[in-house]
Amino acid sequence: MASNTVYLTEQEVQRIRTTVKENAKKRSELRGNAREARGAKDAISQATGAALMADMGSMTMDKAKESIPALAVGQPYPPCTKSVKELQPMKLADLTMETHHRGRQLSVKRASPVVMLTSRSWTMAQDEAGETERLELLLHKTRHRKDILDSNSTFIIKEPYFTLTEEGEPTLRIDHPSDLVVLPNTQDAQPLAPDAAPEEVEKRATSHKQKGNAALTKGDLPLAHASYTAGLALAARLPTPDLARDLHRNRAHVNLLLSQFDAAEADALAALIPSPPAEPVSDANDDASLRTAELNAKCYFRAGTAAYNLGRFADARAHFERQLSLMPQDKGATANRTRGGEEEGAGGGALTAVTYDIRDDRIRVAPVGLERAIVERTAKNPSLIGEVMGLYGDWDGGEGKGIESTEDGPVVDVFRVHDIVARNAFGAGSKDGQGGGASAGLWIRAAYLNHSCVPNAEREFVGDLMIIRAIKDIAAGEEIVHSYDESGDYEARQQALMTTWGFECACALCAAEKGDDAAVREKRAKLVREGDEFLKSAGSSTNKRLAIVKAKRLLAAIDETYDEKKYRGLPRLATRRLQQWLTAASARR
Ligand SMILES: C[S@@+](CC[C@H](N)C(=O)[O-])C[C@H]1O[C@@H](n2cnc3c(N)ncnc32)[C@H](O)[C@@H]1O
Repeated sequence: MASNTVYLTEQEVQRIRTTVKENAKKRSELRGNAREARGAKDAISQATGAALMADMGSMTMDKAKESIPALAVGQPYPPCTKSVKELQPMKLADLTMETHHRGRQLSVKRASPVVMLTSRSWTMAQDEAGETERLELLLHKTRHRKDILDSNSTFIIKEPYFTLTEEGEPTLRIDHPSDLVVLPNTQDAQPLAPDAAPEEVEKRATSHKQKGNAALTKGDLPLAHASYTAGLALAARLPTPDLARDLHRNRAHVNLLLSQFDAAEADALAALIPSPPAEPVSDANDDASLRTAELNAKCYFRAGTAAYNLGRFADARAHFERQLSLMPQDKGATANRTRGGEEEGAGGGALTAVTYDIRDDRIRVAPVGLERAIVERTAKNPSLIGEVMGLYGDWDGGEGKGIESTEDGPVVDVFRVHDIVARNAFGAGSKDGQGGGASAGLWIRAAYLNHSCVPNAEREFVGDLMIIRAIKDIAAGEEIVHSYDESGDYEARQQALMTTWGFECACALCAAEKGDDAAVREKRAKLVREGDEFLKSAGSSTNKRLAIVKAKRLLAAIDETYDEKKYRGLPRLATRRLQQWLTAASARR
C-alpha cells in the first residue's frame, strides 16, 4: 500500500521508539531467569477488575483509545511445527523468562474472567499443580466470532512463549493461533461399544444429527459442527450410507457458514447420491428420483459456493452447471452460475494498528484487521495456505518455512502474513492504494505483479473486484507490470517504493530521472509542489480562464525541466496531475 506512513508528532514517535526499545532490552536481560510464582487470589482479582474495566470501556469512550492499538513487530518466531503428541508436558513452575519452550507443551484451564481488548485478550490460567499465570492471545483472539479464551475447555499451549507484556508484566503470549489447542469438552460423551448393534449405532448417530440440527437453528455453529462430526463417526459403521450422506450434506452447510470452504466442498461432494443417473427430472411422478435430484442439486450448490469462495471459479461454474442440469427450473441455480468468473479479494476487518518495526525502525499503520482475516481464512481453508505464503515477505518463516499443518490442524505463521500484507496488499476503491488500511485487501494473483514506473497495465476496482487493464499493447511473453506509486516527484516515489516494498526501482524512467542534475530534480519537485497547491485551490477558483492559464504556465515550466532527447518515449510523471486537470477543465468549458 502506498500510504501506510502515519503522521505522529515527533514526540509520539520518540515515545513509541523508546518504549519498544526499552522493553526489548529489558526482555533480553531477563532471558533464562526463573519465573516468579504468582499468588492465585491476587492474580484472579487483578484479572477480574481488568475485565470489568474493559467491559465498561467497551461501552464508553475508552474504546477509542484501545481501537488503534500500538504493536511492536519485527521479532518474528516460527509457529510450533510439531503435534501435541510429540511435545513433552511441562508445568507453569518450569517456565523461564523470555524463552520459547521448544519441544514442550503446557496444559492449563482458565481461572478468571477474560479481559477482552481490541487487539488482544488475556486471562489468568491455572495448571493441574494449582499454579497461576497470565495468558495473552494476540490479534487472532477469536474463533467463530467468540473469544477463544472464553471457554471452560482445557487449553494446550504448544511450545509456550513466556515473555513480558508491553507494560512489563510477565505473561504467556500466543501469537500463532495454531500454538493454542482447545481440547473439545468431552464431559457428556459416552463412547459406544465397538460391537454395538447397528440399530443402537443408528439411533445414536441420528440423535447427534438432531442435536446438530437444533444447534444450527439456534445459530450455535460450533456445536452443530461437532454434533454432525460425532454423528458421522458413528454413521460410518452402518451398512447403508444414507445417514452419513445426510450428515455430510448438513455439515457442508455449517462449514459454509463457518467459512470452512475446503471442508464444505469435500462434505458436499461426499453427500452426493450416485444413482439414479444425473438427468433432468421430467417425470414428476417419480418421487424418489425427484428427491435424489433435489438433494444432489443442494450438494452441487454447496460445493459451488465453496469453490467460488476459494477463488476456484471454473470449478464453481462446473458445480453450478450440474446443479442447474438437475433442477433446470431452479432460478437460484441460474443466478449462481452467472457469478462464476468473478475475482475476489480477501478483504475484511477495518481494524488498523500503529506498528513499530524493530527491523527498520519505522512506524507504520498496518491493516491488522486484514491480517487477522487472512490468518483466519487460510487456517480454515488449508488449500489457500500455499498460495498466500508463496507471496513475497521479509520473514520467510525460519524453521517453520513451508510447513502448513501438523496432526492438530493447519499452521499459519502470523508474522509471515504480516510481512506479506505489508508488501502485497492494496486498498480497494482507489488506484494507488491510498485511503488507509480500512479497505485494504489481498488479491493473490495481482500480488504477483511487479512494479514499473512505465507500466503496461493499470489496476481498477469495481467493488472488491480488481481489474488489471492493459494500457498499451503487450507482446506475448512480455511481463505485465503496473505502478505501485505514481508520484511525479522522483525522490518521493523512490522513498515510497523503498519504505513499503523494500526495493529501488531501476526502470528506464527512474534511470533517466536519477541521471538528472540534482538542481533540475529539485526545481521539478518544487514545481510539482506548486502544482499540487494550485490543484487544491483550483476547484474553488471563480475565474476558470485564469486558472487554466496558470495551469498551462506551470505545465510548461515542468516540461522545460525534461530533456527532450533523454525523455523521448518516457512518461513525464510530474506533469500528469496538471494534465488531467487541464483535460477535465477544458472539457467543462
Ligand atoms: C507485490 S510483490 C510483487 C511480486 C513479487 N516479485 C513476488 O515474486 O512475489 C512486491 C515485491 O516484489 C518486488 N518487486 C516488485 N517490483 C519490483 C521492481 N520493479 N524492482 C525490484 N523489485 C520489485 C519487491 O521485492 C516488492 O516488495
